[in-house]
Amino acid sequence: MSVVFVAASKLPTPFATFTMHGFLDEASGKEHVALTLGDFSDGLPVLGRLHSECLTGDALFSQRCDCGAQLEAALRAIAEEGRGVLLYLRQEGRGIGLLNKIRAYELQDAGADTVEANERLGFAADQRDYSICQPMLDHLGISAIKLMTNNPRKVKALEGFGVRVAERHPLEIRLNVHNRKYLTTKAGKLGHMLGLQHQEEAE
Ligand SMILES: Nc1nc2c(ncn2[C@@H]2O[C@H](COP(=O)(O)OP(=O)(O)OP(=O)(O)O)[C@@H](O)[C@H]2O)c(=O)[nH]1
Ligand SMILES: [Zn+2]
Repeated sequence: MSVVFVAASKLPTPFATFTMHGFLDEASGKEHVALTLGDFSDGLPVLGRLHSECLTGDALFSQRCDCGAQLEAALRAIAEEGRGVLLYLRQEGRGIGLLNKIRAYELQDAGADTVEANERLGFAADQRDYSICQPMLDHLGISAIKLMTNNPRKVKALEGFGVRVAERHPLEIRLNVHNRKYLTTKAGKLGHMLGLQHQEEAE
């Protein structure tokens, strides 16, 4: 595997002061980050999140998706636990890149759902490869995770390379008028485990 550790520093945030570990994927040139809090030497499962880059949601306050809210909720949960890891993976747009994601949004503005838009552009619905996580987790000494996700593919991928998923913690974000179609498509076509019915009924 071509992912190598480069450097680590402190990263103070409103939630906690994390340690930020930088990694380089020498094959793709992509730069990935892990934020950690606490000590993992006891080998017990670590509260963790694999977060795929979403410039629009994570940094530009987009309400089209749940990414920004999930990132914040995950960092808060790790801070509350006093121990955990967030891998910030540079797989923008489920692996198709920012400009193709904007192309996909353009098709969605004209009526396509998130999966149809990817397919019309010639991509699979989800092009992410989580194998980059293995050397990062190895480097951090993490072999068991309490994973914050609604995405069954992430659980499968981790278990596929020998990381034990001891628990799955849902990370559900409220529906709004902009993200409703996106989230219901994730549940319907991408297999995400979301309790959207309850929210629809409660409204
Ligand atoms: N192609 C495409 N990518 C999108 C769209 N909306 C969001 N994304 C990307 O989807 C990814 C979301 O990743 P994650 O936050 O890891 O979430 P997830 O796979 O939905 O799973 P969870 O762990 O349950 O949140 C990011 O890379 C976003 O850039 C879209 O409409 N089209
Ligand atoms: Zn997003």
